[in-house]
Amino acid sequence: MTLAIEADGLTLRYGDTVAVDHLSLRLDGGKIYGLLGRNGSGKTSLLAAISAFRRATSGTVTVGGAVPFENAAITRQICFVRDRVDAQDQDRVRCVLQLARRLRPNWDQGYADRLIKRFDLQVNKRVGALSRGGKSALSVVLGLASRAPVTIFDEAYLGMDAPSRYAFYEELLDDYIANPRTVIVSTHLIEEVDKLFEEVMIIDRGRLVAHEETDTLRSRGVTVTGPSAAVDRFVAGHTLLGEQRLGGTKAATIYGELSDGDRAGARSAGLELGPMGLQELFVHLTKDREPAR
Ligand SMILES: Nc1ncnc2c1ncn2[C@@H]1O[C@H](COP(=O)(O)OP(=O)(O)OP(=O)(O)O)[C@@H](O)[C@H]1O
Repeated sequence: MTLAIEADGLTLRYGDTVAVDHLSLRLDGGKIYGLLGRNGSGKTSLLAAISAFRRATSGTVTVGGAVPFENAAITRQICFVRDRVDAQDQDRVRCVLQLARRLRPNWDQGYADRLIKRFDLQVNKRVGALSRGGKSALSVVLGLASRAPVTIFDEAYLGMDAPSRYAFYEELLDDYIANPRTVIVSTHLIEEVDKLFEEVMIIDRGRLVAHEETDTLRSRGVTVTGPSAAVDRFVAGHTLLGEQRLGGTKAATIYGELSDGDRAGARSAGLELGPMGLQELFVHLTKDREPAR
């Protein structure tokens, strides 16, 4: 089942703080979406509205054409996990998993058991006694094994160490291919996960500043590599997003598409052109402010 997600003028306020600001978007579903944003940009608030954890202050959000808030038929289809587990500290991990098994119509116990082993999840511990990585592992098992038509990982795996995070990316991709569904992953570890995303949304101060297919976003800029002096000559007059130097070689990232003439000029100057990293674009689109606290 593919459920489209639509927000129209969605606004979420906490007192005077506007966390999501008249945001409109449409996700057709059946893809892995990346949601990128700096700290405090409104990622969790947006995802909480989609998952019916929070009611919109104004505007609307729908999942499969229906408003999810207080709508059990829809919320059953949505699994929202974050790096802290929505359970009491004194609950045993195995009880949290048993509850998910009862509540989640698509729960796959065999898959859950395999994930428990792979992530070394200690099911007899109480949730409050798990390490940060252990809490993330529990979230990841809940998110993956639920096989919910809409599965949302809100920085759920950030407490894990690098090998466990890569294991999670592998599991997510393999299971998504075997059981297609809508997955949204919010993160700021962009370079680790950008290959997973078919579409990327970038949110800044509660507003959507980009939403495109990942390859289209990447084509908005170019990385130019070659001898430093030739790179400097080539990038002069372009919007420079960043540069790295190694000995006499330099790689510079510029924003904006290149003309055929520019490309031919680069080739004859012995320069290599490659796609831009999402990280650089993200920094460029969201840099003009102090970080939120
Ligand atoms: N329960 C709350 N009460 C008051 N303000 C809140 C609450 N939750 C979030 N905010 C504020 O809303 C804004 C958006 O926060 P949100 O958690 O949605 O952003 P985020 O992008 O998920 O941030 P982070 O990456 O740091 O988790 C921030 O200014 C935050 O301080």
